[in-house]
Amino acid sequence: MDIFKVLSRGTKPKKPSNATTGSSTSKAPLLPSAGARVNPQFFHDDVSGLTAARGKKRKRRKNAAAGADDDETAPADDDGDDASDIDFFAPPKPATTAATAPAQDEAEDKEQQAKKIKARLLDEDECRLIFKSHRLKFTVVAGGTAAAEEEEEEEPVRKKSKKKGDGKKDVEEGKKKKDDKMKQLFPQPLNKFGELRHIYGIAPALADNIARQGFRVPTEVQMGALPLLLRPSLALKKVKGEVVKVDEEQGIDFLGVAPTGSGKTISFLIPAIDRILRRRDENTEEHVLEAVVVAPTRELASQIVNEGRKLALGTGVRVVLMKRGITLVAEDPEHVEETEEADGQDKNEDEETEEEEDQESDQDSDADDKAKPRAPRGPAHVDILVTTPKTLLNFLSGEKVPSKNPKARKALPTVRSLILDEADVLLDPLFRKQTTALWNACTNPSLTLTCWSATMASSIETLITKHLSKRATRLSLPAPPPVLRLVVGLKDTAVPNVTHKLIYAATEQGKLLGLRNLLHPSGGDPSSSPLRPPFLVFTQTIERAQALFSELQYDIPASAGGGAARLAVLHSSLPDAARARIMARFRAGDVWVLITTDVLARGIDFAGVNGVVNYDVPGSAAAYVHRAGRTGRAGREGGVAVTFYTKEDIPFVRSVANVIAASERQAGGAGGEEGTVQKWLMDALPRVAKGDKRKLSVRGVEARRAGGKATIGTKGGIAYQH
Ligand SMILES: Nc1ncnc2c1ncn2[C@@H]1O[C@H](COP(=O)(O)OP(=O)(O)OP(=O)(O)O)[C@@H](O)[C@H]1O
Repeated sequence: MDIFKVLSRGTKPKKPSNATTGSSTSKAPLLPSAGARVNPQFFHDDVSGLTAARGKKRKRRKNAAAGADDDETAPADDDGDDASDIDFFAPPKPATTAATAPAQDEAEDKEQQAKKIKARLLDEDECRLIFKSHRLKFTVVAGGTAAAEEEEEEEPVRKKSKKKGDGKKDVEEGKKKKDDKMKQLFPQPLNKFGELRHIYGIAPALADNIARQGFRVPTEVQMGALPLLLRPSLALKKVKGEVVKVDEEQGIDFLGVAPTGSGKTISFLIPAIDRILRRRDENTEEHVLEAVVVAPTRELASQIVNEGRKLALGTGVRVVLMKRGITLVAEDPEHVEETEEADGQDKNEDEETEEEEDQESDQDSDADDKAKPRAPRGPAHVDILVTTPKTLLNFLSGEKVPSKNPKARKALPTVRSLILDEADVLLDPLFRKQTTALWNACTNPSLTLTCWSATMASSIETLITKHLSKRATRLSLPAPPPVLRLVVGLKDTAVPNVTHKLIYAATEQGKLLGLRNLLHPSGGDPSSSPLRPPFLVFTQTIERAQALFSELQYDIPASAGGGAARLAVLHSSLPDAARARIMARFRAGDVWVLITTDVLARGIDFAGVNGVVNYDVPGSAAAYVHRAGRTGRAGREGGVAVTFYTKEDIPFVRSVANVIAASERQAGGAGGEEGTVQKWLMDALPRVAKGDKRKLSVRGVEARRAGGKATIGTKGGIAYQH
């Protein structure tokens, strides 16, 4: 019996999950997400006036860009205004022209070039329409008093006014909307990758590397972030009214919140490489550590290094993964004056210690530290360093005997760009002390901070703005300019291009039965499963991942390769080399089912993952978003996220159900009564107090942490799907 079909009974066939692509899923509702990439953009709403504005732009360009007809560098389809147009990179101008031109010609060329660029910029209204169509929202996070703080305060006000029923709610909401509107910015969007070269002037080698990777259409986050991060004053040129003052050299502090798999990585790597190339003296081969990218896990850090190296090919920019034994050029300790302890962020340090240790062991283990000591080497040649917080902090604190005294840490005065990937987790109590310590070690007055994630709590935004102000005071710098925030999508965090399934499995045994039926629905080859391999299975703890791995060893028949070949488990207690081997086997398609913990929940990009199984329910809405977001990446269709829950998990389910409903709404589906989570279920699910939520997110289901329920076994069971 195909239990999955039984579980699926009554579930209406899904509409194509990515409303933007228009491709049909009617023949095979669960297409492998490894299929052809259709369009990496999530949103393409029909906004009235957009076509007219585009027509206007075309006309304006013809008139305005008198010199444009002699622009041999312009893409052939430059007048085609649809962002989804194929974008061919035009060949750069022959080098000989520039090399042999006399100085006067060069100056004229520059002037002509500036005119042409200006003619290509869109009016603010045109930008507004494009932003609306792609659901991009830029806001200024007011310096010091972050908009986030307002948001945080808004909730109690709303509740209070509801109780009183005095209409205050509407007033507050109206005021908030007005404020939001006032703070919204409409800078230049990136319509085509070719504009990076022709308008924003990135180096030809960098442009070639982007083209070589086959990126044709910029994703929403790239549309919004790249112009502003590359050339802020140009991007803001057509913004009317009171504009944020930006120093082109200095750059801006920036928060980017965009769905999983939407291309945030190159959104921060391209500006980082460009900045180095612009500053670099052409005649020098010298490498100066200019940018530090921080990621929560080693797997993510090495993935970023790979991406960075592909983009930096032939540019001379060196992207390096921070490892034990690497020496960096750093300043001696007395330059780091104050640290995170002075920020008053760690009041509950004692309470958090145990939790931190628990989770830390699953994010960035010490397994590697048992490796043989390496001989000290001279300073590494690095331009962009990618690191986990702990690895870099160990170096700054003195690797042999890491000092716990913050004043004994070295500083990194040459770093001008600090990039926090998965910033919300890096600034969550789990990593906060380490991350802020690294931030404090970057003492360059021109440091810019960019933070990226698919989820960003308002408390994290507040923390960022407060820390920026405190840093400025500490280093006697002028007050920091406002942080700009880009949000892609609707207000609710969601995974819009994935099909979500929520299954009540009553007991542990029910979950196991459910998973077995995903593995081999007809008792045979897993490739006939409705959830086609490869897929990821998430558990709550390392112990449970190991237990599930053992339990499923014989579930994959020899004819399909057997458990030893097709099944693997990855967690942070494994040594680095083993982790890397498993990642490579999974990426190569040799491993079909990878059992893991939240160590792989964030940022990891396996293009061909067809699905995610939450064998243990995730601890929070954000955790669900990141786990589910391992599939359906870069606009690929057919990704499925299956979540099992038992009666112990009931307190967790509401936040997961909310994300599922929001995802279906954002994908253009009905959500609610028509969606995966029906109203009766939503009404029945308990609301959880804020404090309990925090505990749930850190600890998970308490009973599953130790004792009998930490293990996994068989014996009867039943599962129902919603
Ligand atoms: N413009 C584009 N067109 C097509 N593919 C793209 C584009 N930009 C990025 N990609 C690809 O999309 C995939 C996901 O990108 P990336 O890992 O940067 O996503 P992300 O937004 O950081 O996701 P997460 O929040 O999960 O970390 C990668 O394989 C990347 O190569």
